[in-house]
Amino acid sequence: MNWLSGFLKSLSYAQEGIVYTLATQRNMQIHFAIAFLVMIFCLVLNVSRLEIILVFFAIVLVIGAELVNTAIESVVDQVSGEYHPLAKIAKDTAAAAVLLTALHAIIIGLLVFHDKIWPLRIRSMSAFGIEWYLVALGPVVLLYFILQTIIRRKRGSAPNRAIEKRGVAPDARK
Ligand SMILES: Nc1ncnc2c1ncn2[C@@H]1O[C@H](COP(=O)(O)OP(=O)(O)OP(=O)(O)O)[C@@H](O)[C@H]1O
Repeated sequence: MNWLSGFLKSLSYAQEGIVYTLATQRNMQIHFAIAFLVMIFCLVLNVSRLEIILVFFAIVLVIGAELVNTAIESVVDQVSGEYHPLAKIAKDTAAAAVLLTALHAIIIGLLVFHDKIWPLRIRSMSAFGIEWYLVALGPVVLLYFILQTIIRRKRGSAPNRAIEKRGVAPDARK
């Protein structure tokens, strides 16, 4: 039971990280919007299992890189409140990693979808294999985190990076 509650706690911390990034980082909001759209394309268009794997790999890479970038930005802001060349290197390099994954995702997206959007190639009813149901989980997961972020914002408990940067904890915000 201890093991289970520890596991659930670490899941909830990970969820906090995603909600925080989604609430505070404009780029993450853009990644989520594009990922949602692309997942709908995967559901509707005639996309093969291998293409789905490539597309989902690209999405996870971008979102993962944005999470790590946010983690690095936060640590840098905490450690070095003032301008420092090393802080600049850390932030610029982390941002470059996100850019690289985003370029990779654009290339994958173009290669996979360019001949399916025009002329429109809709998935045939016989092509609803197991991967279709797995892909359908994607938008559900994204919507879950979007809803969590909206609910926290409404409650006034969503983190605010601008305020944090000025050194006020999110909970102190009223
Ligand atoms: N402490 C610092 N020392 C040196 N350069 C910094 C420092 N903080 C930020 N920078 C420079 O400013 C750029 C933008 O930093 P910032 O923290 O605003 O990133 P951001 O991507 O806009 O993040 P956020 O979304 O949190 O505003 C960095 O990539 C870096 O070049």
